[in-house]
Amino acid sequence: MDENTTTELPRGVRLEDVHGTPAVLVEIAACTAVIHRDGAHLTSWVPDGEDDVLWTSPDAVYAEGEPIRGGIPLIGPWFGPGRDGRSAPAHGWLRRRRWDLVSAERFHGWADEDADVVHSDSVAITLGLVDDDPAGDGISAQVHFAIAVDHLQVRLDITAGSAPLELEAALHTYLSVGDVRATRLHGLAGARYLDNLQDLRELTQDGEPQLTGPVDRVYDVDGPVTVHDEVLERDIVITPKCSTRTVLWNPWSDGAAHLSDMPLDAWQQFLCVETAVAKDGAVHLEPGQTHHLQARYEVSSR
Ligand SMILES: O=P(O)(O)OC[C@H]1O[C@H](O)[C@H](O)[C@@H](O)[C@@H]1O
Repeated sequence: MDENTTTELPRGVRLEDVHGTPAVLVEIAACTAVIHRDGAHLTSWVPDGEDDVLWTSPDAVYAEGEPIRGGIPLIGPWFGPGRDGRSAPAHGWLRRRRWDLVSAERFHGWADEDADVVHSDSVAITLGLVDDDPAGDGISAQVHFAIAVDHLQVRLDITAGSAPLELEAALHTYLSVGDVRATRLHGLAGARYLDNLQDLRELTQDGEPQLTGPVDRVYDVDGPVTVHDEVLERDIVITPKCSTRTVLWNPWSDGAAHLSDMPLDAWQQFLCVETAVAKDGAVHLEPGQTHHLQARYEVSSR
């Protein structure tokens, strides 16, 4: 299914150009969302009654082949410069491809009165990438988004082609925060991490990390992480599945000054908490084998 599709999309889902490039728009009472086909890149998820949970740069570049600054960049099949330290482009090619829309489904909410649970309306969207591996090894990928008012779930499936693969991948999520300096974290205390600002020096996290300067760390953490936002007065819980690492990144003022696709002060408005298989947490895939990297995001206002 692509932009020329004649297949009917469910009500609340439509294809439209956003910033001049093709996107899938979700507009249901429960939430709105925007997924660009370039990079299969979710740039916005606004649950009803909330501010956008994702931060996307007002200076982001939208063009085929260009990564978008913000939202959820899909990183792979390598992370940063890769395990060999010289793979290019940085963070792999998944985010530089135009993905095809594979399916879009709408699920209507229902109340499970016995269990006293209300399931809200949701949309499930899948995009795929085939025959796009520049190395010719036939690596393919699919991403599944489940989008609702109370959660967003993203699952990136990467399948090795004809050769074995040491896979690195990440959901490089830019969470929107009121002020990163007034943000507290929970879930990283005591973990071993590699500090990318100190040549990947191995360190142990003493207490929870304090956000007082640039951070670029690969934590040996595969469990839930909570971001407490003292300005927007809300908490975002990220629950990973089939990950091995959690990457924490914010360039702060000096780092942001080198990034042409974000305003100078914009580093204050986001925190990247990335669900990953990266560095010494890469996973080995035999030809044809698939890895499912997943994160669930839940937001609650206080
Ligand atoms: O600017 P990008 O290529 O999107 O990368 C942004 C950042 O991504 C990750 O978090 C890496 O750990 C950082 O080293 C990198 O600077």
